[in-house]
Amino acid sequence: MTGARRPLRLGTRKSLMAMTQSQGVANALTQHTGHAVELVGVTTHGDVSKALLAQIGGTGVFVNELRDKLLSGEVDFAVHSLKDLPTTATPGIALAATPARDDARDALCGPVKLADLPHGARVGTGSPRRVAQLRALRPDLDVVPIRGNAPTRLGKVTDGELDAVVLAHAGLRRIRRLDAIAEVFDPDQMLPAPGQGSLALECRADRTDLIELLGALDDPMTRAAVTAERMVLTVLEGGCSAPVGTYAAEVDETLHLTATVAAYDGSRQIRMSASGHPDSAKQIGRDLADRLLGQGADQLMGEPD
Ligand SMILES: NCc1[nH]cc(CCC(=O)O)c1CC(=O)O
Repeated sequence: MTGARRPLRLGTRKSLMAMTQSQGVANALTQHTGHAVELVGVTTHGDVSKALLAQIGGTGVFVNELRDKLLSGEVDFAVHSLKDLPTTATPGIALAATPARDDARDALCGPVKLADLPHGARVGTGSPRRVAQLRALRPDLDVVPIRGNAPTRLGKVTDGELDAVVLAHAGLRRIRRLDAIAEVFDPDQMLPAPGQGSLALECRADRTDLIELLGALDDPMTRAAVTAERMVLTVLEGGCSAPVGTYAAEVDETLHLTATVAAYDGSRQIRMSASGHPDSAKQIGRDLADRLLGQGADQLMGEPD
């Protein structure tokens, strides 16, 4: 095509968090490639359903509509939170880039740190992974399932319905609510969701031009880390609602991966680590998942009552 180029259409969810992260990607892409980018807001099933996420199955509820719009050509590429992507590949869709990761950790939001919450305090989270790890840390807490976007969840603390909520640090930063954090959980206490804190840029697999263009934003260290993390989830056959926590990071060209599978009631937790060359990210993840299964991880993966 010659003459003025059409702006690239970036499909995004419409929440403040999604719009902020998508605008950040749009700005970075324009800066790196000179292409203008225009945001196209899309409502997904995950945004409209009132059911608890764990009940509607979790996997894919935030991404399927965006992928449909990629396949139909209504948008050129889409930005997702990587942790919301199902582990199974979708035919015709390519993961074109994983930009440099934000803080991957979870954060306790409320007036006091975890150790200072009173016995029986009400802590909200909709994620079985967070429920299981919170119960393992503080079995006396009353962990309450909640959903809604991050501002809604934070509102339940402000209005006194809950004593605290657990949210991703990266999301809180994007909505400019780091002020709500009482404590950031070290991965030793609570392992994040596979891919937490990183973004996924997807486009149609046949758009090789775009795959190359978007590749300008890819961060190989992030890609290796999230590849290993997601492989653990793939082998354990869990979606974003599985009680599986992982964290991988590269130090001196070695990729270190830690993963946990925790019983929903907090009664049992298996936690193991592995490391290797970043080029072997998939294999590191696969081997670690196999070792977790060898320790009985599948017995801890059952649906909560
Ligand atoms: N499941 C919703 C979701 N998807 C991505 C984020 C935050 C950003 C991230 O984890 O990358 C959140 C909210 C949360 O878990 O607190």
